[in-house]
Amino acid sequence: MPTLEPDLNRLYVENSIPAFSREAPFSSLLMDLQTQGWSVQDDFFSTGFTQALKDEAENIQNAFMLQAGVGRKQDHQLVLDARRDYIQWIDPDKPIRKDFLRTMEELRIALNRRLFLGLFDYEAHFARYEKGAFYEKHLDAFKGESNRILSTVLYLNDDWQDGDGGELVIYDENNPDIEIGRFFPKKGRLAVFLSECFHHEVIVAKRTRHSIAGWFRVNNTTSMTLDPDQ
Ligand SMILES: O=C(O)CCC(=O)C(=O)O
Ligand SMILES: [Fe+2]
Repeated sequence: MPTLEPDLNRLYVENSIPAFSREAPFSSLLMDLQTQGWSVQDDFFSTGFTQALKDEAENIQNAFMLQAGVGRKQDHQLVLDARRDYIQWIDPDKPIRKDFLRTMEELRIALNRRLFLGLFDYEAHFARYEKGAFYEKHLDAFKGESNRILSTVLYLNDDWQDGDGGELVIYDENNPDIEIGRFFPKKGRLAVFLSECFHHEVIVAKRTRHSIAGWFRVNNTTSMTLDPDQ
């Protein structure tokens, strides 16, 4: 007998994201983004995938990383008082990097489907904070001046302890003097927040700290400018 009941299993499969480790962190991420505009989820991706990204991050030689600046392209300035991390932008030139970008592409589509954010693309870099490095309190985007909508940071460090520093601190969107969350950069943890709304900071790291920072962007192309500009 055919049934008119909706096939819940099928619905689930269509809306789920196989590359992600479990349904739970994804549902929590959506709920948090809807209700508060930021979210921190542990074990967001599968253990093997996260480990492969960690290995990749650790194996980049310093000589192939750039001292991170503030701003992009022609706006790029070295402001060493503001930040002291080294970065390498991620291109799909190795299988694990390609897999990461493909996974974030799936996340982009899922976020658009559920939250109607109109996200157009994603850019990301590996970041290495050596002992003593930090990133002072900042916003990733200024209202109306950037196409960055949603910031993501995936952490890649084993056994982060009290005293290792390097925490991500998130501040209240209405009062950036008020701290609302402080998180160890522990392996598998994914932080996501609205780029224009939440000031955040990386406390001085006492040991090497690896992460992948990225941004989902909208397309602000007009007849005068091509955007995103890459
Ligand atoms: O690594 C983090 O916890 C945050 C990094 C950050 O704020 C950035 O790269 O803009
Ligand atoms: Fe940031």
